[in-house]
Amino acid sequence: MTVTTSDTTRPQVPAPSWVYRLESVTRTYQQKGRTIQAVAGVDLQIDSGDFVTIQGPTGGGKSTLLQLLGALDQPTSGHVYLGDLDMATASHSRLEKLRAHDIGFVFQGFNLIPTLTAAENVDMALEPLRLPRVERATRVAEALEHVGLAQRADHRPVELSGGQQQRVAIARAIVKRPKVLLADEPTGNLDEAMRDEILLLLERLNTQGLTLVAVTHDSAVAQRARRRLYLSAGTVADIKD
Ligand SMILES: Nc1ncnc2c1ncn2[C@@H]1O[C@H](COP(=O)(O)OP(=O)(O)OP(=O)(O)O)[C@@H](O)[C@H]1O
Repeated sequence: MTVTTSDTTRPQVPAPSWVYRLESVTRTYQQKGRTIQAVAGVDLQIDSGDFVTIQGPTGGGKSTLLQLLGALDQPTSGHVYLGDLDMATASHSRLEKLRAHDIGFVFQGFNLIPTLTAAENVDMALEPLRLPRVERATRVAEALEHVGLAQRADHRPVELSGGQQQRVAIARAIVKRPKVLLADEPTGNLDEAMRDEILLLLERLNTQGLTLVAVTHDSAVAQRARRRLYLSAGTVADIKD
C-alpha cells in the first residue's frame, strides 16, 4: 500500500473565516468596594481580513476590549477565541507565545527604544521567535522596505519624524507576520499629513490580507474602516451609515 501525504488526498478543512470570536465576554474591576463593568456581555465576531475601528466615549471600555483581544488580559467571564484557541482559559505562557507570534501591536506613543536604530527596534520583535540570524536580518529589511523606510534602517528614533517613527513601529508589529494587527490610537500623535501617510500604509497592509483592529477617536481613521464599532458602557454595536 502506498501511503501518501499529498494535500490533495486530505479532506479539505476550510480555515475559519473569522479571526476573533467573543462570546458573552465580561470584564469587571473591583474598585473601593464597587464593581465596574468595563466590558459587559459582548458577543462579537471579527472576520479574517477585516479593518475594524472601535470608537466610543471615554471610559466606554475600548482599552479593556483591546487588551482582551491582545491577550494582555483575560475576561472575568465568557470566551475570547483567537482562531480556535480560547484565550480566556489559556495559560500565561500560551498567551505570551500568542503575543510574540500572532498579534502585532501599534500604540499612539510609538514605544520605540530611543537608543536603538530603526532596524534594531524592528528586530526586537523577532527575539522570541528564535529564527536563524540570516532570516532575521532578511525579515527586518523586508519589513522596513514594506513601510518605505529601507533607507532609514540605521537611524535612531530621534532622527525620524513622527510619521516615520510610527512606520517603524508598524514594521516592528508586522515583522513577525502576525494574524492580526491591533492599534491603539495609531494616529493620535500625528499631524494631518502624517496621519494620512499612516492611514494609507494601514490600508495597504489590510488589502494585502492583514486583519486590522484600531481603537480611535479620529473620525478620519474610522471613515476608512470596513466596519465601525461603537463601544459604550461596555457594550458594543455596529455603526451603520
Ligand atoms: N485597572 C482598572 N481598575 C479599575 N477600573 C478600571 C481599570 N481599567 C479600566 N477601568 C475602568 O473600566 C472602564 C473602562 O475603561 P477603559 O480604559 O477600557 O475605557 P476607554 O473606552 O478605553 O476610555 P478612554 O477613551 O478614556 O481611553 C472605566 O470605567 C475605567 O475607569
